[in-house]
Amino acid sequence: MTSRQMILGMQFSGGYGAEPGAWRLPGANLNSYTDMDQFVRYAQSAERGKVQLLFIADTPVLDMDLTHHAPRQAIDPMLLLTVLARETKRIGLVTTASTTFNEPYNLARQFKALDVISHGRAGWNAVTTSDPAAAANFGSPVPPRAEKYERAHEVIQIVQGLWGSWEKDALLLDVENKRYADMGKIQPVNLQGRHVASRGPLPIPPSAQGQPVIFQAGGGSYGLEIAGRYASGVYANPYTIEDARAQRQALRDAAKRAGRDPDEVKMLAGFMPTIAPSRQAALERRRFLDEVVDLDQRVRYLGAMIGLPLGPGQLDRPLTADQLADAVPSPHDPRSARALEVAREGWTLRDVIAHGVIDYHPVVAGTAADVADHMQQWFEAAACDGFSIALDGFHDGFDAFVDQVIPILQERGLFHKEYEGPTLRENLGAHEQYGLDPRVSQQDRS
Ligand SMILES: Cc1cc2nc3c(=O)[nH]c(=O)nc-3n(C[C@H](O)[C@H](O)[C@H](O)COP(=O)(O)O)c2cc1C
Repeated sequence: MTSRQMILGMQFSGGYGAEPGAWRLPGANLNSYTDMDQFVRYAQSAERGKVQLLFIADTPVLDMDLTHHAPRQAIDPMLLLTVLARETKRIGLVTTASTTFNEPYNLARQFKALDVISHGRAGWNAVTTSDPAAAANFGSPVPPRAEKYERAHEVIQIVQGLWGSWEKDALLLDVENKRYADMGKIQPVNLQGRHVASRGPLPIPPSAQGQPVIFQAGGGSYGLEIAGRYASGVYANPYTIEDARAQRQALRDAAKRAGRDPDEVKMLAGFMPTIAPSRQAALERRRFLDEVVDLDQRVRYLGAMIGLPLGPGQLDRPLTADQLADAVPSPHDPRSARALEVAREGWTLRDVIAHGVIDYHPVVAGTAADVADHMQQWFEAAACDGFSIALDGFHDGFDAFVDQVIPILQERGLFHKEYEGPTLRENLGAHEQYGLDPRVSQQDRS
């Protein structure tokens, strides 16, 4: 039994699953994109498994061709999480919102409202937004990176300032003395930055966890600094254990530089499991999902990954002995070594691709035990503090993960058997914070 246990977050996307072809899976509810009952069922399944949080990635743009693929984004993450807040009791509710294309007052108000509505289970993944098509929806280009991140610091600090604009005991509810609140404890914040400003206070009292938890995702050295200073959880996208360990160390160092304890920041590694009764069945499921994928383009990309000029004509054949002798993993794509390893096992190129070697997170297509083994290996190698799970298809994936994978992790002592408490902070092991972290604001004044 290990004492350190993993944090699990389940990703919610457009409603069908992480794979663009998930909407076609036999048994899937074709209306999942807009059917709130369906989302509630998935959230309740994850909560049955004691999963710490649900996470909705988001970019405010329709950035895909819907001819064959279902939408990647939720119709509106805040509204969806508000629905889920009413139908769940313990699971954390985290979504992305842009620091570039939102005003801090709106962010502070909406997330704190969600935090109060959910009794202390809200989290904000603060991202700067890098997609020009998303920027176009707000009538402006993506600002230069340095400016974008300067604004991000200001926005997060103002949001946290506003969250703290009611002291913890400001709400009196004293009927006898006719005092609803203590206005001496509800104060403006008067924060003025170069890009944004807010007077405050917010019209919202503290939640059961005080205020929402900050998350962060990606973004090189600028992103690391945001994570190190403000985040309790970080979404990362490593492909190998070595890569993950390096990312986690960089994150821990960034937290230390900000004057924080590195254990306060939990790195969740993205992971895409396909769970089936056998490896063969898992591969068949992924071949079906790949029917809506542009495989010609993927074969060419696979070729670039392993240094061979591959074309669609070879889709249903494995690499020849000569090709295998010439193949070299590309140093530019961290997925390449795994792609070549799978190709060396003699699979056809269609099946190499079905193993998920070109997906945006590491993929394990196999049994529940295969999935648990991968998670155990990464976790015990200190490659992450937990996982952000992107299930290929939700309609059967949530129950498969909860009923088959989680019991194995629990049996191995790797995952908790009960929620630590009613709030997201308690379940993440996130430190108490109300308003700005004094360690961070202290730094700003120096
Ligand atoms: C695991 C992971 C999850 C991400 N989730 C989102 C998201 O939900 N929305 C978004 O706009 N960007 C998301 N990003 C993108 C990053 O926030 C960041 O914008 C990107 O890494 C580019 O960095 P830049 O903003 O410095 O150009 C994510 C990145 C990673 C690695």
